[in-house]
Formats: sequence, structure tokens, C-alpha cells
Amino acid sequence: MSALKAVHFGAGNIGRGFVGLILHKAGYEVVFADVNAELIDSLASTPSYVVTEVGDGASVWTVDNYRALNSATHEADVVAEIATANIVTTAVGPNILRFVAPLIAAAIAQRSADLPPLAVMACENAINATDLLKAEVVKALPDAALAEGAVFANTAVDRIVPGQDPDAGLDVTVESFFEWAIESTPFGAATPVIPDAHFVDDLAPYIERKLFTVNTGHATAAYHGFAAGVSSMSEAFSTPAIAAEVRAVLAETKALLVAKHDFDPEVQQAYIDKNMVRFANPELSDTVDRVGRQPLRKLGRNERFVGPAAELAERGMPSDALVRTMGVALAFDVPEDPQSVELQQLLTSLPAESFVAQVSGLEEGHPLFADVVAVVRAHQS
Ligand SMILES: NC(=O)C1=CN([C@@H]2O[C@H](COP(=O)(O)OP(=O)(O)OC[C@H]3O[C@@H](n4cnc5c(N)ncnc54)[C@H](O)[C@@H]3O)[C@@H](O)[C@H]2O)C=CC1
Ligand SMILES: O=P(O)(O)OC[C@H]1O[C@](O)(CO)[C@@H](O)[C@@H]1O
Repeated sequence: MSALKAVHFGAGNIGRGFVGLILHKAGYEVVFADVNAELIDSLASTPSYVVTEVGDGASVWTVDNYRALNSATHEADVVAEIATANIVTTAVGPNILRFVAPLIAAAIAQRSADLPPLAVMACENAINATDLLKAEVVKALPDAALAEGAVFANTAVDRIVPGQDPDAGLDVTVESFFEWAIESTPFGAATPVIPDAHFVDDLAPYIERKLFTVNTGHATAAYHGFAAGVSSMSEAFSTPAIAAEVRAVLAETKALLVAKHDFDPEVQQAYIDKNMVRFANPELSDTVDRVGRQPLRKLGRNERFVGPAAELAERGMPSDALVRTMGVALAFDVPEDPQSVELQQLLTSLPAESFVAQVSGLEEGHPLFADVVAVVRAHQS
């Protein structure tokens, strides 16, 4: 292995505008793997694309030195690339990890024992997404011991990359802020060289702070915005009642984060305030439909609403604003979003208790269960 090489699954917004860019800046040749034939053909036939940052300290970056492969039609080629790569990353969505896992497993099985272990990092908005990916990879390996040929590290990725102008082609507009935190312990002394990433011993506080602040706050504005008939995120944030709902949920998640991880309350408040400014960035053209997308995932057990609300309830602490937002999220009805369509069907076909058990994963005896059932029932009536 001479030059550095990374294979990245998912050449979408985060793939091109964040992970691919950072790996490129770190000196890796990036091989993008995606199932979107049009996107892959376009990348394969275009030598570079541009990432334009907006916001404080914005820069413009040209990304080149990449290749692109269709992972639906050229599986064997993708496997061969991973087998000789230093790093494999994903930004495909947590629900898609199980589909990319068999290719990573096949590559690990094929990898020469002379090569250093493959670094595997899922870059998704989910707690411990790499653990999820690892479980699927191990399931697909002919012998679980082969997993020793890879190092699996969880990560937290933070950069708002909105839906792009359809005329932008491969170019991506992103906010200037970004944070990529990667757990260092799995790598021992051999952490990958990624200067723009930030390696931490214990990722749990970082990922929970990020998911329960950035993602909880952002999605809260999206659901309240949708319910109020607002379509852009900047309009949602400039609506005082919606901004107040966001502040209310973030006060609740702050209380949890301070109690659980011993964060300094003032530092967490500063983090909230900074994010309120990021969210409202008028230069980022973003929609409530995108930020609220896949509501069934977002209403899941370990996700941005039920996750913190359940822990608050277990500690006897209030979670009214989080529960209120879960109720408002039920109105999210976007025909182009399959999970929104399914959400609407489940709301009409299931009694409130079954809906809560199925969608939120809460059990009947859980201290949050009755509160969530109440908002579902109110929505159904
Ligand atoms: N957009 C954002 O601001 C942020 C997104 N994220 C996370 O990054 C992940 C990706 O999000 P986006 O880039 O926004 O979505 P996106 O929809 O722009 O990109 C996802 C890409 O994955 C590809 N894909 C789907 N199935 C695949 C498969 N089986 N194999 C290979 N590629 C496949 C799609 O064709 C698409 O190009 C999600 O987990 C999201 O939560 C995290 C932080 C910020
Ligand atoms: O797929 P999800 O969870 O909506 O992830 C994308 C979200 O993550 C964020 O970047 C925040 O990190 C938001 O821009 C965006 O809404």
C-alpha cells in the first residue's frame, strides 16, 4: 500500500460536502461508491467538484483525485478497492448500513495479512453507527475472527449540508462549521491521519451532545415549522413561537447532558446558543421537509426525541417539550418521503399504545410511555 486510499459509501451531500472533502484534504485518494447510477457516472466523468462554504471563515475547496464506482452493478470492483484501502467510511443513512456491510465483509476476507488493519467508520447521525455496521459486517464474514483485519471506530459528524440546487451538478454548498469526532481507543497508537478530524477517548458525551442538541433542535424546528405551514428552515427559526419550542427542548436535553455527562451548564448553554445561530443561517437554503425527513427513524428509541426524553423520565426530570414535539411530528405528511407516508398509515391503523410500542420502542411500564401515548391519542382524535 503506497498512496493513501479511502473508499466512501454514499456520494450524497455529506459524502461529497464533508467526509469526501476532509479525506481529500488529508491526502487520500477517495473512491466514492454509490447506487445512484446518474451520480456515479457524473462523478466518474468529472475530474473535480467544488465545495463552497457559507458562514464565518468560509472557504471554497476543489476536490479532485477521486474515482467513482457503482456499488450496485460493480460490487466486485468495490470489494477489491476496499481490500487495498486504508479507510472505509459511510454516509448512506443508518438504515442502509446493512446493505453495504456484505461488501466490507468480503473485502476484509480478501485483504492481505501484510496490510495494516482497515479502518471502518460509519459517519451517520446515529449513536454508535459503526457498532451497528460492525455487527452486520461480522454477520456477513465467513469467520468472525476475520474481523481482526479491521478496526471499527464510532464517529460523530456535524456539518449542515442542505439539499442542493438541482443545477449545481456535483458542486456542494455547505456551512463553514464542521466537526468530525472519532473514537481513538480502537486504533491504539495507529490512529488514521485525518488532520481535520478530532480523535477522542470517549465518544459517548460527544455524540450525545451533538445528537441531542444539534439534531434534536434542528428536527424540532422542522416539525413545528411543518405544522405551522412554514417551508424553509430560516423562516422556521425566525418564527418566535418555533424558536421558543427549540429553546424549550434544548433546555431539557441540556438538563440531561449536564446530569449524565457532568457538562458545565454554561458551556452547554454556549453550545446551544452557537447552534441556534447555525440553524438560522439565512445563507443556507434548507427546507423543513429535508430536516424532518424519515420521521419513523427520528421517532425511534435511541434517537433525538425518545432517547433523551426516556432518560429524563427515568431520572424523574421533565421532558414536556420533547414529548410535545413528538406529538407535533405526527403531523409530518410529505408524500415524497416514504417514512412519512408509513407514519400516516400507522397512525390510522394502530391504536395509540401499539403505535408507541412499535415506533418509539418504549415498553408499557416505561415512565415515558403514558405521556407519548397521550400525544398520539390526541393527534388521532
Ligand atoms: N446532510 C446533513 O446535513 C447531514 C447528514 N448526516 C448523515 O449523513 C448520512 C447521509 O446523509 P446525506 O448525505 O444528507 O444524504 P444524501 O441522501 O444526500 O446521501 C446519501 C447517499 O447514499 C446513497 N446510497 C443509498 N443507498 C446506498 C447503498 N446501498 N450503497 C451506497 N450508497 C447508497 C444515496 O444514493 C445517496 O447518494 C445520514 O446518515 C445523515 O443522517 C450527518 C450530518 C449532517
Ligand atoms: O438524516 P438526518 O438525521 O436528518 O441528518 C441530517 C441532519 O443532520 C444535520 O446536519 C445536523 O447534523 C442537519 O443538517 C440535518 O438535518
